[in-house]
Amino acid sequence: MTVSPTPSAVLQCNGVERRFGGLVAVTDVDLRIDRGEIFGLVGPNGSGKTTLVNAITGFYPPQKGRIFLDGEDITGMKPHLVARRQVARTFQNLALFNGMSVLDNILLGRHVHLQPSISKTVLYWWLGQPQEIEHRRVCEEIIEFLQLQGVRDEPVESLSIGLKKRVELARALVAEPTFLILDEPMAGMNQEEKEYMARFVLDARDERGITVLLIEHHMDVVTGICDRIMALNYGEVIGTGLPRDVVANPRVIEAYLGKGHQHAA
Ligand SMILES: Nc1ncnc2c1ncn2[C@@H]1O[C@H](COP(=O)(O)OP(=O)(O)OP(=O)(O)O)[C@@H](O)[C@H]1O
Repeated sequence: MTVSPTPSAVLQCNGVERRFGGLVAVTDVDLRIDRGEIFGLVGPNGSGKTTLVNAITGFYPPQKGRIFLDGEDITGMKPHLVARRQVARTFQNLALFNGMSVLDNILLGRHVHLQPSISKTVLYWWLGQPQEIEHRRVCEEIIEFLQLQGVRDEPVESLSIGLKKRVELARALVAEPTFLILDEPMAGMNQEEKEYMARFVLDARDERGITVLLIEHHMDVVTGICDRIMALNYGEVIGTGLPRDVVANPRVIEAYLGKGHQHAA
């Protein structure tokens, strides 16, 4: 059967499946995220959230189904080519470079905009310098946006977890994405840090027009800032819709929100 993308969708997945050997990590996932949405992806540990993101971003291409970005079929596309289509992501585990300053870590996020060439290197002052000035301008703008001015020159390893996660968000934002994927950006944070991060995610959408896919276990945040959410369990979709409807869905309550499920705070 031929599947075609919905025009308003930034991201669309049709029947996506990814297996690892005999393990079906995600199966039959249909997903549509519209422009300007903050879309939450929830589910117990091991339910397939990161695998779905890895399928979208090209790290683990799906074995079945199609993935469309802005109407273009990106199924199986290499990660660097997906990144060039203005998709940025943060990772579940912190991926910052210790020994480097906050500013230098953030500057690394500009790599998708680097256009290295021998002529630009040789003729740096004429050709390369304007590019570098632009990279620094964007970084300074994002540092101000995320209120990181006070720590911009600090070594990244000296920061609290809340600030480290904010540096990761900054590194993703300097790539100037139109679609941002955040994998547990609030993990390990205290209440105040969570509230700051939630505010920054809302501002990224409201002020910068970025569409967001948010994986998060903190259900207070998910229900507070997401327009719609999807719940996975054992790789299958068990509910999609408005947050209030999905959290009231008996399958979701049983799989994820009921007693004894450690992460559904
Ligand atoms: N590279 C891999 N090789 C083998 N199995 C994998 C791989 N990546 C994920 N899996 C398996 O796929 C299933 C889904 O894992 P995944 O990390 O996507 O879940 P998750 O919902 O993101 O979990 P968590 O909330 O703990 O991050 C798990 O059973 C996991 O062990």
